[in-house]
Amino acid sequence: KPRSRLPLPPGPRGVPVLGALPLVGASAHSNLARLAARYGPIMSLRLGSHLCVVASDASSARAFLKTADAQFAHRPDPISARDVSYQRQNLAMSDATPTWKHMRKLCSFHLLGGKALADWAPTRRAEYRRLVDALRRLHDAGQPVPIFDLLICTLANVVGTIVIGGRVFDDHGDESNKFKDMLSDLLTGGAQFNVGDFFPSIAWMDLQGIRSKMLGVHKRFDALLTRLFEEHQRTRGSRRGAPDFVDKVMANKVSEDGATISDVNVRALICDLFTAGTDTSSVVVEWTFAEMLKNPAILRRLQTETEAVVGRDRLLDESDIPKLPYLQAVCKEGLRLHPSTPLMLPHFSHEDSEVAGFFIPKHTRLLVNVWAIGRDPAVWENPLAFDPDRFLPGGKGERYDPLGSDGNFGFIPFGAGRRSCVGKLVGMLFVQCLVGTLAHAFDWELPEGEEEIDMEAKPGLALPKAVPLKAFARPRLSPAAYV
Ligand code: HEM
Repeated sequence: KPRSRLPLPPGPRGVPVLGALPLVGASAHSNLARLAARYGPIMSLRLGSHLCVVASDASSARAFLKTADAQFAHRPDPISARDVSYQRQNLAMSDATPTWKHMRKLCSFHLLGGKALADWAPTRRAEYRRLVDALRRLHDAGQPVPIFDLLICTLANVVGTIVIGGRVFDDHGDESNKFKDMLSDLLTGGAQFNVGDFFPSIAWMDLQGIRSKMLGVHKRFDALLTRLFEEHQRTRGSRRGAPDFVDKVMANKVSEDGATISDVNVRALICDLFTAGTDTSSVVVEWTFAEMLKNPAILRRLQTETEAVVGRDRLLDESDIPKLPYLQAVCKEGLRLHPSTPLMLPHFSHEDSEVAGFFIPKHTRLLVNVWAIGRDPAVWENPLAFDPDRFLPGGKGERYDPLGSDGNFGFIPFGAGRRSCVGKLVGMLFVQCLVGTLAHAFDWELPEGEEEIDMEAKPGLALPKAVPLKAFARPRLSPAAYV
């Protein structure tokens, strides 16, 4: 039984009424890292009427995500997420209920686990090829590539095809840009520290306008999902014998132990897959490219490696990745410095607990600062440098695995424990294949006069570049490779 006479973790006192809320600010991940340097790797902050603990190094992440994983496997109920999560009936914001467990199991079994992934490799290949075609067309038209926009369009089409049986956008353009803007609004609004969350009695005032903004995002998302869903129902007959993911979920709504997935759960789950499945990987690929354009020698070394293994007469394929150690190291370094969700998603406990000698009362929020963990100078030499060599044999990062098989919690861009990213295998594949394909198939050049890349991040649930990267891409393989 947790001993309530143990101390709470140390932390800043903040100001009367608001507590530490003003110290957190918009760039919560970096402000919290700064506070952790002063108060320690496990810190507690009173935010209005709520208590929040923050874990900022590997051993504190282990204490919460391994030792106390079951207690902290729930999610809080932030006002900003209520509408977009269909009142928390989705996978990402639900408490760890039997329905959540069943949805996660169906995702792993029918969509995101190793065997299921192999089944939809042709879809990924076809969309990567379309992306390469789009880049060639931009080259022929003498235009720079808006990397992030094209990645979102590509991944939304991959997710659309495998989840709900159809591509979402014909091509990159107005429609896909609207989708990207919806994602951006959702991920920015979803992470704002909302005064109403910490002062429930004045939540109805919606002082920062977050609730109404998120309701607008939800309505736009729901309109898109309704269109896709109706189309899906209309074309049910054409998929007999070849069901997509939604067909499989509909056919397995009740689990062996009786947990039931409702139609609203299905819709909310599709929404999760579109949001979590597109933005996260695109953010990492865009940052990795920005780092490589700042360090052209790294890009050239990657091109040399991919050319030696893949040649010049075809595009890179997922099956090449195990033979490309430098590509793997570049992507790990991108994930270390630029994890797409710097504070993961918030966790929540419904019971008192004792963690690492501290008392943590029930109804405490937990944030794990994976951004700070990836830059911890006690673990990473010269942590701010983009240096893929650290992950190669003999490098200090050699034993670190972003997917968590190393078990040391020093590099956890996908989180860890029972709430860790359910799409981590495919997330890693997206990043590796997209970085590899774009580096192998094109030479890259920044627009004249824009050689200084702005490396500021736009704060939010995800951490994209504040100024989107644009660069000219010139085909570098033999024409046969692009046919
Ligand atoms: C580079 C790519 C990705 C990164 C870095 C990433 C990272 C994360 C992180 C940090 C979490 C929260 C873990 C926690 O709160 O403990 C998460 C959750 C989640 N991710 Fe990912 N993710 C990526 C790609 C994907 C993809 C491709 C999908 C699906 C197609 C996906 C689906 C999800 C879902 C559904 C959750 C919620 C899981 C739950 O609450 O049980 N992610 N991801």
